[in-house]
Amino acid sequence: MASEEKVSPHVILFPFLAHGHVPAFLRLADLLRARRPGLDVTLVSTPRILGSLSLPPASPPLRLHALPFSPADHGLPPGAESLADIQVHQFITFFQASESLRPAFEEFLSGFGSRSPVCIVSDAFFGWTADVARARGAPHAVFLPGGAFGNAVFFSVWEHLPHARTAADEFPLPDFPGVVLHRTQIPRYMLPATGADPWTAFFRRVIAFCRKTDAVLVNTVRELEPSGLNMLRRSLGVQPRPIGPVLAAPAPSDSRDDASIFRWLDAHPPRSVLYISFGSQNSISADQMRELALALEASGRRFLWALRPPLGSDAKGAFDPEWLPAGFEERAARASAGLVVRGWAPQVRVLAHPSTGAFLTHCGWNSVLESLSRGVPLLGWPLGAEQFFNAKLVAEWGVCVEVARGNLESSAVDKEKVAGAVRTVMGENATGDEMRRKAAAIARAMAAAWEAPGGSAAESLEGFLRCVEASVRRYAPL
Ligand SMILES: O=c1ccn([C@@H]2O[C@H](COP(=O)(O)OP(=O)(O)O[C@H]3O[C@H](CO)[C@@H](O)[C@H](O)[C@H]3O)[C@@H](O)[C@H]2O)c(=O)[nH]1
Repeated sequence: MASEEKVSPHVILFPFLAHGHVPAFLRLADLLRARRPGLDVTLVSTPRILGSLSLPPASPPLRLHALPFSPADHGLPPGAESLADIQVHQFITFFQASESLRPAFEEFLSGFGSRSPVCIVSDAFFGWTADVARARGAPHAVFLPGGAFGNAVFFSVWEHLPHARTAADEFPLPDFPGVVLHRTQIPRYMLPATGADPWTAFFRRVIAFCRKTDAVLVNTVRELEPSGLNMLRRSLGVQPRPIGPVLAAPAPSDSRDDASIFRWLDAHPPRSVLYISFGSQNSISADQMRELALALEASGRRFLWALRPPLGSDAKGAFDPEWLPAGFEERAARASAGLVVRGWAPQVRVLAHPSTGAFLTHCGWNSVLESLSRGVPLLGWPLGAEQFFNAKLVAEWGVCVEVARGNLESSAVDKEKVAGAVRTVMGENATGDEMRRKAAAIARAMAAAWEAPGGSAAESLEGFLRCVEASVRRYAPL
């Protein structure tokens, strides 16, 4: 290179093919470019995912690079380029299929030539990019869109199989004995895992790659998760850099459906609406949906429910009236007691609306951060992945009441328990007041993390950028 001082990295961001991951990487692109104007950043994904992004005008525009992906070659539905497009039982096939992107990713990188300074920031699920980076002598980082405690526990649970033989309902984690889990907090695909199954093989590869990377960025706040960060450091052998909250930008508000949602919210008093969503890729069963509907009626509280098709039904299929109790939507509409949104809701803006008083969530980490950053307390109903551990954490923070667990038919939902919890969290009572007070304090801590100077997220990201700049100056292509 002509002048070492002039070298600046070209950062490649490679999120996993899922809605819970792509927006956080997009936001990371904004944060990087805001700190280093003119920095080249390329977001790599599949054609359909890139085509679905609505990017605000920016100068220079964010670069996008599409990798060809053919889900049908792996026995997946044609066009299924995101976890949101498939059923939970197909996830493992999708994870394995995602590894077929490697040759196209390598070819993309080879297009940079032998002397371009490139830093790769990948999703943990694309941890194999650590090997690709190493082969080029380029720095590599993993960005975890989830939290520190949730990820550390998730990794530990994969490393201490099998759980099918765990005799006690409760058991401590061997590497973190202070963390005690209940069998119902083990995701259903993990319970039968032995170590020789494809799920375990995939996630153990993920963990091994996370131990090879140069840096781990995590979507959490240093002041909120000191012990989770410590656990993650012990698990991965590198000091994770907390750069959160990395919050998805609100989606553009151009749809007529969205306008009617906000008109409806505008018509109700502050903090009077319970928002309900189970994220972008999970669902509860039809039986559980009906029970939840009855619980909402019994609670007497107003609700806005982003309703995805139930577990096991075709995610793209038509809405089936059997999913809800007879007359439920009509009764809710007549009394202005509730609104069912069939499909996607503008969640970030719903949570920011003053009428929203609480969020019944599966505890996906984006949902947790989006809610608490607005001071909105939670009702937890974790369904899979690390959601059970996120729910445990936020319950310990005093901002979540867990009302149910799991999405199997056998995971019973107690209508009275759900209704009672909704009344408590949304009510003018000591518990509800305390939860709102704690959620507001967390919102302030999240805002402070990005407030310059000295905000912990801003400081962590700056430290990361300096390390990347130092390593690309030493960049020695093979
Ligand atoms: O109707 C909807 C439903 C979801 N969302 C958005 O979709 C995202 C959902 O993300 P999250 O709450 O994290 O849930 P998942 O989509 O389930 O996320 C996956 O990725 C997360 C981050 O790694 C993990 O914490 C979860 O366990 C994993 O399932 C959020 O930004 C929501 O705002 C909407 O805008 N509208």
